[in-house]
Order: sequence, then C-alpha cells, then structure tokens
Amino acid sequence: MPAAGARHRSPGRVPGLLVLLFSVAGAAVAVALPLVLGRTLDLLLHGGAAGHWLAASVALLVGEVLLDGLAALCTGRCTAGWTAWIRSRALHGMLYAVPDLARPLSRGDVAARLTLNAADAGSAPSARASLAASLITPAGALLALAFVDVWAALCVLAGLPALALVLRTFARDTGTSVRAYQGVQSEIAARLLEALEGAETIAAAGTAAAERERVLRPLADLSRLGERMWLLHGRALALGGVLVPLLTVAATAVGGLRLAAGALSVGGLLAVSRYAQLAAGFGGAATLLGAVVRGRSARERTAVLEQLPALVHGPRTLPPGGPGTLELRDVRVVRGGTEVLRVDEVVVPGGLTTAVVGRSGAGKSVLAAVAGRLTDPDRGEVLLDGTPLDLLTPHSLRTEVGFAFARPELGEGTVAEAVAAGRRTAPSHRVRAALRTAGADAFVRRLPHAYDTPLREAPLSGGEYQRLGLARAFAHAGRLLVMDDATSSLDTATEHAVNRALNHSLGDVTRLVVAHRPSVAARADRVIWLESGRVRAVGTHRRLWEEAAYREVFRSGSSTGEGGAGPFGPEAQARGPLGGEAAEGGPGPDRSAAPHREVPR
Ligand SMILES: Nc1ncnc2c1ncn2[C@@H]1O[C@H](COP(=O)(O)OP(=O)(O)OP(=O)(O)O)[C@@H](O)[C@H]1O
Repeated sequence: MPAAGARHRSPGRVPGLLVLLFSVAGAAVAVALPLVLGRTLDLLLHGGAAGHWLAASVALLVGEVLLDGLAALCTGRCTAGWTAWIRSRALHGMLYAVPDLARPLSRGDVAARLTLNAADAGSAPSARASLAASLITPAGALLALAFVDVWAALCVLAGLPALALVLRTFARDTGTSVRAYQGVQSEIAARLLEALEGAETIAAAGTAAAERERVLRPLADLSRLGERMWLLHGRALALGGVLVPLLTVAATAVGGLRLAAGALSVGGLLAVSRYAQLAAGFGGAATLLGAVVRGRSARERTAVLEQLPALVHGPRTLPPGGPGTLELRDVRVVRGGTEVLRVDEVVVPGGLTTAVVGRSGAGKSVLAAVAGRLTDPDRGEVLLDGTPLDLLTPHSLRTEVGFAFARPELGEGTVAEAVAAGRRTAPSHRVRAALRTAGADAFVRRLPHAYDTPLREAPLSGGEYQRLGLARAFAHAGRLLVMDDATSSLDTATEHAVNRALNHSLGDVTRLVVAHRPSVAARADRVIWLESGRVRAVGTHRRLWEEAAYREVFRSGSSTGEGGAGPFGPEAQARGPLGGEAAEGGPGPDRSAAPHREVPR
C-alpha cells in the first residue's frame, strides 16, 4: 500500500503566501481608499479637476472587491490543501501504528480527530496569513492617519494598548476552553459509536433510555464550554465595540477641531474618521485569532495520531523453502505497567499446528500478535526460520506471515476483491481455492452476483463473514499462519470441515491457532497452555488433558460456547480429551515431541 502521506504532498508555503499577498494588497487598497476618496471629495467640493482622482477611487473600489474575492478563493484552497494533508498524515499514522498501542484511542475519538480537528487544523494556516494581513491594515491606517493629521493619529495610538490587551486576554482564555471543548466533542463521538456498535445489546437489554443519557451526558460540559467560548468572544468584541467607536469619535473630534482651526480640509476629516476606524480595526482580528487558537489546539490532537508508534522494519528476507519454525526467546510484553506476557523459550515447529489455550485474559492474543509481529515484545526475540521478525522487510514479513481474526475487516469491494486483497493481489484461481478451503464457496456462489457481489450488498451471517476472512488469509498463506479465534463463529462441524480442508491444501504451513474449543486443541499437534501471561506447559492436548487444571480451562467459560454443560461438560469429559466432535475426526497421530513443561507451577 502506498504511504498515504505520499499521496498528499504538503501544500507548502505558497497557498498561505498567496492568502497573505492578496489580503495585504486588499489591506493596502483599503488604506489608500479613504485618502483618495477624501482628496476626490475636496476637489469636487472646490470645483477642481477631479477626473483622475475619481478614476483612481473607482479603480481602488473595484480592486478591493477583486482582491477580497481572490483572498477568499486562496483561503479555500489553502484550507482544503492543509486539511487533506493533515488528515492524510493522521490517517497514515493511524494505519501504520502498532495496533496494540493504538487501542487506547477509541474509534469515536479517532473519528473526531480525523474529521472535526483536521478541518480546524487545516484552516489555521490561512487564518494565520489573514491575521498577519489584518494587522497590516491598522498599522497602515495609522501611518496614513499620521500623514493626514498627526494629532488625530496620536489620539488613536493612545488607545491601541488597551485594544492589544483585550486581544491578548482573549487568545489566552479561549485557548484553554477550546482544548477542553474539543476533548468533550471526542468523548461524545466515542460514546455514540460505542452505542451504535452495541445497538443490538442495547435493544435486547431495553437500555436505550439509559444509553441515550450516557451518550449525551457530556453535552452539558460541551454546552458550558461552548457558552464560555462565545462569552469570551463576545466580551472581546464588546470591549472592542466600546473602544473602537470611542477612539473613532475621539480622533474625529480632534479632526473637527483641526478643521475648525483651518488645519484640515473636509476631505481630510473624512479620511481621519475612516482611518481611525481602520487603525482600531478589531473585530476581524479577534475572529481570526480565535481560528488560529482553535487550529493550533486541533493540530495537537491530530499530531497524536501521526505520532503513534509504528513498527520499524529491517532489510532482510527469509531464505526460500524454510519449514516455518517459530521461536520465542525471553519474550516480555508489558501493557499499562503490567507484564501481560512472559515466554522464556518456546519453539513452534514448522509445518505443524500449534494451539494456544488459556483462560480469558491469559495472553493468547498478545502471544499471537507477537508471533506474527503485529506488535513487538518489550524484550526478547521472535524468530522465523532463524531470522528475527523485526529484521524482515515489510513485504517479506507480510507475505510470509498471515493472520486470520475473529472479526475480520474486509473493506468495501466485491467478495473476490476482498479475498484477493493483500500485499500481492491473489489470482482468481487462488481466491476460489481459498474460498473452498474456508468452506465459503457454496454460500458465495448463492449471492446475487456470486464472487462479484459487493460486500455491502452481501447478506452475510457472522460465520460467513468470518469464513471470508479465513479465505483471505488462506489465499495469501506464506510459511506461518496465525489464527486468533478465527473460527469462533463457526459451528463445530463447519469448523472441523475447514480444518480438514486446511490440512489438505495448506499442510506444510505452520499454524498457530488461538483456541477456545477443546476440539481445536485436540486436533492440534501440540498445545501452548498459557496462564496469567505465562507458559504453564507445552505438550499434546491428550497429555495435558490428564491435568485437572487444564481441563478446567475449557470448563471455566474461557472456552466460549463449550464450558459447563456444553459438549465439553461433565458428560463430554467422560468421553475423553477429544470430545464428541473431535473424536469424530480422530486425534491423528501424536506428531509432537513429549510435553515440555516451561514454567513450573
Ligand atoms: N493494549 C493493551 N493495553 C493494556 N492491556 C492490554 C493490552 N492488550 C492486552 N492487554 C491485557 O493483556 C491481557 C491478555 O490479553 P489477551 O487479549 O491476550 O487475552 P486473551 O487470552 O486473548 O483473552 P480472551 O480469550 O478473552 O480473548 C489482558 O489482561 C488484557 O487486558
């Protein structure tokens, strides 16, 4: 997949400079206009030749409109360019992050950062350029005012520190509120998405009203913070609204006195009044300053996604024809300050199936993630055919190590495209073979357009969707296939059929299978038994079954669907380690070495 960042190059400085250029030109025209209009008025009043001045006035008026339009156009382009770039970088950071480390960010929070925050951050560069330009207008107006009448200019100058103070206070206070406001927005988005994902549970439990209350609970904070932001903005505008007219009136009064004293013309008085207004020009600056502050805070939030830790890859590839032997040496994984996995030494033999079992939370998924390098251990090494996984190129890693999950994410294309998608697009014959192996071919052919049915239009059950995920993993199988609960939605008969087909078509691929069902463990060549993040024992299911604590793993509820009175309840136990369903398939020869107890109890 090409880097998302590569598709959107940084807009660079040009769009912002164009905004600045047109805004400054517009400001210059705005500054020149009163002077020219005043002169024109004087000439017209005194019957002078005002032709050129009149033409200049018209040209300046037209120019002002044009420059305003150009500045608005460039602002739009600048904002769109920066928003796309920021969003793209954040998305790239998110997609390339170590999934395990990105997990603390909820989906709603990520969605808010990628949409609302990226848009606010994207509008900041143009707001900054406009803000710079908006400060030029008062500065130029003050100079022009001094040129028309220095006393009136001094009068405005005396009031400017008060205006600057109002702006500074506004920027400081609004920054704090904006950060809190954006945080609450994310919180609401997160709760909303959680509610959508759990819609069935909510409906079944009849907790819609409570859920609504939960989703909307932060709304009170949002409203309070929003009000505060408006209040700050309003207060700044109100203060400005008092100060600016005061300054304008004071400067105009000074101009009037100067007119009475014969030191200023009528046109000069018009210019003084207009320049005093421009010099104290405030409303625009406060709004732009608000946008800059909001953009800065939003950028910090999108940068969190950009800076999520990603895997670093090496330059090596695997020698061809290896057996697919996986070794974990001295592996430690720490999450939230707790060691969630500790494996001193485990070898997963090439070409065989190894099941990983343990109670819920024992560390099975963490081990699977480390084994297939979805995440790196905090300490230790994981080697595939003698090569540390972190030395492999991304291509080598992802073509040699495949994954299948309980809840696969297959995108929006057709069924065939979804299964074919991978580092290399799988050819159609392989896609069909993989669908057959996954037990998906029959139902796929019954879909409205068979293999070409868009997934969005495919009425699939959870188990069917899961089989498509399996098919994708099979179609791209390299030398190691990690299956993390990837058959959990299949009934045992279908799951058994899939396993048989898998043995037949991918017999030489090393398989590491996170298993909740005893029947899956029974069919594996060997079992890694985890307990509280540690390897309690490694051996065959038959051998481990002799231990009551091992049998307990499958009764305790960790083995979903088969605990207690299920097929692996007391009655099934009486039948032995394979259970009824496994017994039907037979245990097969015990191909693994004698059980190797790793961590003594
Ligand atoms: N990113 C993480 N941050 C904090 N804790 C984590 C993280 N990932 C896993 N853990 C913790 O590590 C432990 C092992 O998790 P893991 O998902 O591997 O369990 P599991 O054996 O697969 O459980 P289950 O059978 O319920 O899926 C759990 O206590 C889990 O809360």
